[in-house]
Amino acid sequence: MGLLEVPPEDTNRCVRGCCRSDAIPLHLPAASFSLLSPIARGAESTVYEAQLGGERAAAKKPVLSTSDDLDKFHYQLQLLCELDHPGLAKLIAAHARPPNYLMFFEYFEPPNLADKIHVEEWSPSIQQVVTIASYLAKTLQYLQILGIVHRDIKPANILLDKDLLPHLADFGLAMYQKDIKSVSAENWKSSGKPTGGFYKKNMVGTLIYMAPEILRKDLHTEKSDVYSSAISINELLTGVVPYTDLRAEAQAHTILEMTYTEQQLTSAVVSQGLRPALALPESGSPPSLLSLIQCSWDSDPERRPSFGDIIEELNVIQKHLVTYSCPLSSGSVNLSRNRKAEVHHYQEALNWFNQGELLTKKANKLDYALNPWSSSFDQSSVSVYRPTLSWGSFATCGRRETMEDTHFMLTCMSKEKDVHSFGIFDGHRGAAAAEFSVRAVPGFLKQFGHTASPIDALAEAFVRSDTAFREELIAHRKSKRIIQKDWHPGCTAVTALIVRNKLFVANAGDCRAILSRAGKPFPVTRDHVASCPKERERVIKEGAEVRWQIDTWRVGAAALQVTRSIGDDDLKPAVTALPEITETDLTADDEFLVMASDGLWDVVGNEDVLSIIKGTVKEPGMCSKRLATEASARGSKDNITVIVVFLRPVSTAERIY
Ligand SMILES: Nc1ncnc2c1ncn2[C@@H]1O[C@H](COP(=O)(O)OP(=O)(O)OP(=O)(O)O)[C@@H](O)[C@H]1O
Ligand SMILES: [Mn+2]
Ligand SMILES: [Mn+2]
Repeated sequence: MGLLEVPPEDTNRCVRGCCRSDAIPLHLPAASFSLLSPIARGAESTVYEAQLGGERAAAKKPVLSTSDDLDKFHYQLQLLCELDHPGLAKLIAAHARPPNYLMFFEYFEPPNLADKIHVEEWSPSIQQVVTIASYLAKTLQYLQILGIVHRDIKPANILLDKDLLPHLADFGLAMYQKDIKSVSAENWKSSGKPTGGFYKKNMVGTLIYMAPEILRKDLHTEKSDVYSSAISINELLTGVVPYTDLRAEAQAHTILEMTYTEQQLTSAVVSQGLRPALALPESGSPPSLLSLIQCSWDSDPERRPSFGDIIEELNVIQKHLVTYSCPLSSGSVNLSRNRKAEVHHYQEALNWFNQGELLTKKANKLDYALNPWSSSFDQSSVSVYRPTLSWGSFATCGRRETMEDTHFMLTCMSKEKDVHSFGIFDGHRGAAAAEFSVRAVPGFLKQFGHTASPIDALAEAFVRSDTAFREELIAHRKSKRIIQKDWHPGCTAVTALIVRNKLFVANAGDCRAILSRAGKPFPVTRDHVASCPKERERVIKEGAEVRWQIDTWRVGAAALQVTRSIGDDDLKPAVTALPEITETDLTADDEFLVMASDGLWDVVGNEDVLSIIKGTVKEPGMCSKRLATEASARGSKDNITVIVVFLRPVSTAERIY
């Protein structure tokens, strides 16, 4: 940052004069910086990639709508000016005068730790986990010495450098311990009782990382940060968003009967001691690390170790790892994470995931994939509504013996970051078509992103995946890799493509996608089943037989209920792979998108899906799991896959109340 000059200290102040620094410029000349594309939009601020004095930086621009917000900005800036530690995302400059209120930080390439775990599905080695835990503890110890509590420790607020070392960010809720106390004293004095506002002020953070004492509305101490760190480190070990793992079910079942409403989760954490499922020893985690995590999330803050204790214990663990280099390779973690039953009635040697991937790899080599649809929308137009996305999924075999559903979440497809795609494939007569398509469809989307419109790209992706899959089957039949000759696997498919404020949904079969629009279900797909007269007519016209069998209308000798699909060689062309595609302009009325296989929709109606999400902790992975669990409880016998995409910022406050 050689180009940034720091004015003499007596002039280097914010507009109010309360923030001062001798190391960081606090009111930059307008020409010295420019904001590039947004990295993240939250309810309280937007973070941009920025140029500052010729170098890259991250600029955080808070939403300042009330004078309270302005006070908070100055408080945060004063606090940040005091900090200097390698484990932090360092503040390098600020603009603290009207009309621009900005804070500039050292830039870290995405992904943050949360995306690294859940989007990249990173399986770190135990060594890496211990290193991250240790750096984080040292950073928090530094803050503790300064009397500061962070109050929002979670993977999304931990940024990674190129050596995968953690840097703590987001001091939006950080406070000096002494100020937390004084707020409390003041409140007690004025009314004799803490007010609702006081509760709200003190109960901040992100619900699933919040310590029981915070949920009980007690004061935040550094031990509450110890708790949140333990939840985060366990998340890193397991790769599972807290409370969404199946193994927690047995414990949770009695307490919650799987109705994870916010209040029930809160009460289970506070009164029943519910915690996320601890990493299993089989994952290679040393028992000492697991017990450190357990101590750190003890209900009683006093019994939790201090950051000093944690650093010492992690040192011992680390030495042990190095000396014995015990079974801690990432390989063992990988194994336990991907334990997926794959029972096939064809020769095992064929990996349909790989076949689907290979198909589009060749073409994508040319780096087509870089910025699909970046030019198709007018970037300069400020008036265009921009949804703020967060997503999660849950997939379960349910009562079936085999899993024939697959899904993908291809987020941030473009450099501008507002192109995302999500898809679900529900296999029948085996998982082959679903496994093939889950790789082929997103591969084709990337490939066509430059030449075709979103609608054409979606249609092409479905049709080409279908043709390629069926050709592949024929080739393998000839080469005798498939023994069973009359085997015609297929899958239904739904794929959403969000390009800025436009939602495109392609559907073939009986998966379904709905929006929650101003609180009401707004279907964006139509079910393609033989019981739908229009579809039945079309199929008959195209030469297939449709008969009433057992309980409903079914197509051909195979007695298929769906009338569109990828695969199903024996029923082509009548059972077409051509999707029906809808285009929807997203507006501020659109709260979230739910996509799922028929395992959900068979037993949970559109209205119910919306009301279940409204009553669930606002975390998309948890919402997905909650829907799948509800479907199981209502007797769904099928595989169930759910993807939930929030389209509006879910503020920290909304996650609590
Ligand atoms: N210095 C940085 N370099 C790169 N990316 C950053 C940086 N700071 C923040 N980000 C990205 O922006 C996201 C949001 O940042 P931050 O948490 O500070 O904002 P926020 O508005 O307080 O978010 P929330 O309150 O929803 O957690 C981070 O999760 C991270 O992905
Ligand atoms: Mn954050
Ligand atoms: Mn924040």
